[in-house]
Amino acid sequence: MLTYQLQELTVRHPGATQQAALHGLNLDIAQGEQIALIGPSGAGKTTLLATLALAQQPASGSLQAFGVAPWQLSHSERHRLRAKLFLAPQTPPLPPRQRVVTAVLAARLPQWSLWRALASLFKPADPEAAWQALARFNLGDKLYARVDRLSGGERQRCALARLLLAPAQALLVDEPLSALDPALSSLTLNTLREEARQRNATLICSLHQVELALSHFPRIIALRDGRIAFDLPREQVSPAMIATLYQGDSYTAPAPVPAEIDPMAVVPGAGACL
Ligand SMILES: Nc1ncnc2c1ncn2[C@@H]1O[C@H](COP(=O)(O)OP(=O)(O)OP(=O)(O)O)[C@@H](O)[C@H]1O
Repeated sequence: MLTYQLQELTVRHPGATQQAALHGLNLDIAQGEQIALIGPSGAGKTTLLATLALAQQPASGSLQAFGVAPWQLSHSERHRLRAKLFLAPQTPPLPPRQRVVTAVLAARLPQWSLWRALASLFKPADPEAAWQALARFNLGDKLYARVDRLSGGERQRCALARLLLAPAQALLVDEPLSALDPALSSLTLNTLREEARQRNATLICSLHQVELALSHFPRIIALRDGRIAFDLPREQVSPAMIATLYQGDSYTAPAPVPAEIDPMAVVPGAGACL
């Protein structure tokens, strides 16, 4: 079963009169696939994720999500279809004065009655579930912290904890690692992948960290200038393809470090306290 089928899909941002943000995309994405979206800044990764989340209407071409054409549905039918999708945006819109527990439990709002939702604002309905979701991102100790007192990386992980509580079948995640250190980056990708695997959800994650994309995701879709530069199993992605993808961009591929060499041992003075 396909989660998404795109045929000659073109997307324009409202008000952007010149170039389309995405041009003539063709993609089949099967249920349960785990995909990294890579490409230079402005390539169209966020636009593609927003389109797949049904937040952005295509200008032309065809989009099918879960076997239906969402933009031919009524507004309320499309709204119901959106419950099967979860988009974690690059900058999570978390209400600043809210506590983390309430922000995380908000993922369950679509499943709750109005009464239960209102009551949860005063007394969180299921703090244990929120704590468990946060703990999987190493953030359990912030359960009752205020959202505006979190660091950038903590806010990102708080938003991802919401994803764990939403019963979606397609998990769309936009640059989840921009404020995270290397250890938390790996933990975050492993948690997302494990969650997607357990519920057989499709996971599509945009990443600027090409090495992490290649080490964590079996399928790599590369965008450049709103077009698919390549769409391949990671084993077929070569350093030359990555270099061409980012040509003219500020990205430079790091030299590979042989696994048996400890990088701290070969850089003079590395690890010293200054
Ligand atoms: N709201 C908007 N209105 C008009 N044009 C937009 C809007 N958002 C994005 N664009 C344009 O659409 C193109 C694709 O942008 P998009 O944000 O999808 O790229 P991206 O690959 O996610 O970039 P980044 O890695 O910097 O987040 C860019 O040319 C961008 O300038």
